[in-house]
Amino acid sequence: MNATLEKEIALEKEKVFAPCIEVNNVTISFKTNNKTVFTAVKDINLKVGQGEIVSIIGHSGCGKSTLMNSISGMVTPTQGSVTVNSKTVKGPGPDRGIVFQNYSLLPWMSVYKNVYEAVDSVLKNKTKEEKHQIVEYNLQMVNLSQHKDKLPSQLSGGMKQRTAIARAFAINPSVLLLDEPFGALDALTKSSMHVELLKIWNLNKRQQTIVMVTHDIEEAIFLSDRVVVMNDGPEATIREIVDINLPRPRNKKEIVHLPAYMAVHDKLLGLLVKNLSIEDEGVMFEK
Ligand SMILES: Nc1ncnc2c1ncn2[C@@H]1O[C@H](COP(=O)(O)OP(=O)(O)OP(=O)(O)O)[C@@H](O)[C@H]1O
Repeated sequence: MNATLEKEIALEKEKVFAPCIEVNNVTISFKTNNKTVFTAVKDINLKVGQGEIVSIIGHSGCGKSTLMNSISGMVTPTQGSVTVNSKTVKGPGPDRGIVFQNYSLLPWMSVYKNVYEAVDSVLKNKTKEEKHQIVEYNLQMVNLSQHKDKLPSQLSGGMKQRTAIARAFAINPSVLLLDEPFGALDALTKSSMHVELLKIWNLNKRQQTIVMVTHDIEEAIFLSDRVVVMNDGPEATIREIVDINLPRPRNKKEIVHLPAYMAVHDKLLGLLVKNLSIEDEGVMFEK
């Protein structure tokens, strides 16, 4: 590794963030139909700094979205509390932009209107023309300008997802909460959305705090400062928080060859996947 790169990696390690999100001893239980109580996550403590990008990964059903929803305010902790910029979260708010797995678009509104309505309700002091420009810019960014008059029912899964992304980006919140935001996208679109996300983050002088749920280890490494690995539920806890000390700006093609990338990739894979090899023993092959 060359000296400059070593220096950049060392600087990444020293980065200090001012606190933004604090999840304090959070336990979340749900009453199920037969009235039994199911505890999804237990005693979670997590601090996310302002301008930090943190990904949450873990097996399906371990409680990633539940934890995320306690930050968005959609779920109230059974025990513990969540604060965002020192204020206790009591419900959703315009300081937090959310992209859900299921898009959550208003079905009776066009793509343009879905984004415009969000901008209109949050950026109240902008003029109509300014709001229009913001919507147009964000639709262009996600490559949907040509489809802006379509209704959600007339869109593919990936297009719905891109509309939801444009809507969240357009209101430019101080905290972006992304729940598998790129899951429905093809590899090429996904890659360009990663770049767009980091571009927006850079435009905001890296002051926007981003928490993202993902199943994709490469995505988590490319985007994040830290990756939170969760244990399986019920009563899921945080297994480990892994630092991603890779220099920014990151180039997808280049970072994969860095020893630091390979080491962190191996580490995350090891934490998530128990069996890394496929045993051939006892398998019959036709000749
Ligand atoms: N409203 C609810 N009522 C009852 N149980 C719930 C509720 N919401 C979530 N759960 C349960 O909590 C657990 C965690 O769910 P959650 O959606 O947070 O998992 P996840 O890690 O995001 O999963 P995936 O990766 O598959 O999206 C699951 O067992 C789920 O069934």
